[in-house]
Parts: sequence; structure tokens; C-alpha cells
Amino acid sequence: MSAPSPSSTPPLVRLHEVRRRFLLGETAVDALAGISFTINSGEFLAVWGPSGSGKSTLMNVLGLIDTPSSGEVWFDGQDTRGLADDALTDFRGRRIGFVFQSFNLVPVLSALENVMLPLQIQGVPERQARGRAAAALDEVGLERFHGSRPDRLSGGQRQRVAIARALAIEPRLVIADEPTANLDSDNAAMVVALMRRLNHDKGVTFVFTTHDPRLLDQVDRRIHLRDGCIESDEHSA
Ligand SMILES: Nc1ncnc2c1ncn2[C@@H]1O[C@H](COP(=O)(O)OP(=O)(O)OP(=O)(O)O)[C@@H](O)[C@H]1O
Repeated sequence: MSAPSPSSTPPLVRLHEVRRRFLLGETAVDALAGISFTINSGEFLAVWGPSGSGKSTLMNVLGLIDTPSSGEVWFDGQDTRGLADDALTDFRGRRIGFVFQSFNLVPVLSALENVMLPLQIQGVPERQARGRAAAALDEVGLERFHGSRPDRLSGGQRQRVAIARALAIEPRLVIADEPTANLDSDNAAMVVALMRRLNHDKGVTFVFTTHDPRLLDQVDRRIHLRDGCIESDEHSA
């Protein structure tokens, strides 16, 4: 049997007319006002826009943490509306890695133990989890810091641990919400360059949000959000 042609491969993620409405007393706020787009496997995509434009809400919806008020989110060809809570948690845990602005590392655990955590939650045996976590830390250049607790690491190193933790599960998609917001400009550029290299060399698909227009030079595609709408969706030449 021949391999499917690229055109028959479904996008990794497809959003169709996604609306996320929050109620503030009597007032309804559409954080996402009915947006549609697709993400293909292997993309390196930034979502940017002013504060309140809907970036975090979009990351939560893409990451299957939040459910739209209306519209469809398809992931890996699966309509996620059909998944019950437990199935959704499992689906997310196996396919999506998360990187957060505030790193979200467990302070009493070493870098290695932090990276092992999502694997152990998935039931990966300890020996195997240790090996995969060590490889992920090596991949982000932290060979010498496996045993370090987060408080012994710089901000840039902590974010690299968080990226290793996201990668360890071998996700289909890594979602990073403002991964550089707590870093100085050198470390911010380094973290984006690291994500870029992992995208390029390993084919990891990244979507991240940023306020920093300087980081947009390094992406293949940028979606500009304003008031919950897509103002532009540009691909680099
Ligand atoms: N849980 C919530 N309850 C009520 N309103 C919310 C909630 N989450 C977000 N909103 C509103 O939705 C809109 C979009 O918020 P969101 O956090 O997605 O924007 P953002 O672009 O990520 O902003 P920032 O850059 O400041 O993080 C805002 O008007 C916000 O007040």
C-alpha cells in the first residue's frame, strides 16, 4: 500500500469557528470571537497581540485545557467534542507538552525528577522514565544539571528544564504561553533559539505566545490576535 499523499494527511489541529465567551456579571466577553485556522505537524508558530487579545485563552483551547463555548477543535483528526473528561485528560497527557511563563517546576525535585514526572504519571516504568528524562535534559544542554533543584538554576536554565519536561512525553504539539516573559532579552532569545532548533532538528511542532515583537523574526508563521479575532496570519517567505 502506498503512503498517503501529504494532501490527504489531516492537519495536526483544526479550529473551526471557535468562540470562548466569559460572563462578567451581566456582560459577555468573547475572548475568542469565532476563529478558524489549522496547524500542521512541524510548524513553528507564534501568536502575538496586545494584552487581553485572547492569546492565553487560545493556548488553553489548543491545549485542550479549556472547552470552547461553541465551535470545533479537531486534534490529530479527532473531534475533541466527542471525548469525555477522562479520555480528554489522557488524550492531552500523551500528545501535548506545556511550557509556562513561570516555569511551574516542583521546587523540591531535581531537574531530572521534574522531567520524569509526566512520564511517571503516564505509567512509564521508573528506569525508562529516568533514561528518557536524562536524554531530554541533555537535548536542551543541561547535561551537568540533572541533580540540580530549580532554585539552583537561572531563569533560562529553569525554562530549559520545562522544555525538556514538555519534550519527554514525545508530544505531537508543544504549547508555550509566554515562555520568555520572565527572562531577560538574552535568555529570551536563547529559549526561542532552542525551540527553533528542536523544531528544525527533531520536527517538534511549537505554538507559543509572545508580547515581544523581536522574537517574531525567528518564526515561520505568526498569528496576530486582536479582540479575540485573527487580525493577520502571516507565513515567512
Ligand atoms: N476566566 C476568565 N473569566 C472572565 N474573563 C476572562 C477569563 N479569562 C480571560 N478573560 C477575558 O478574556 C479576554 C482575553 O484574555 P486572555 O487572558 O486570553 O488575553 P491575553 O491576550 O492572553 O492577555 P495577556 O497578554 O495580558 O496575558 C480578556 O478580556 C480577559 O479579561
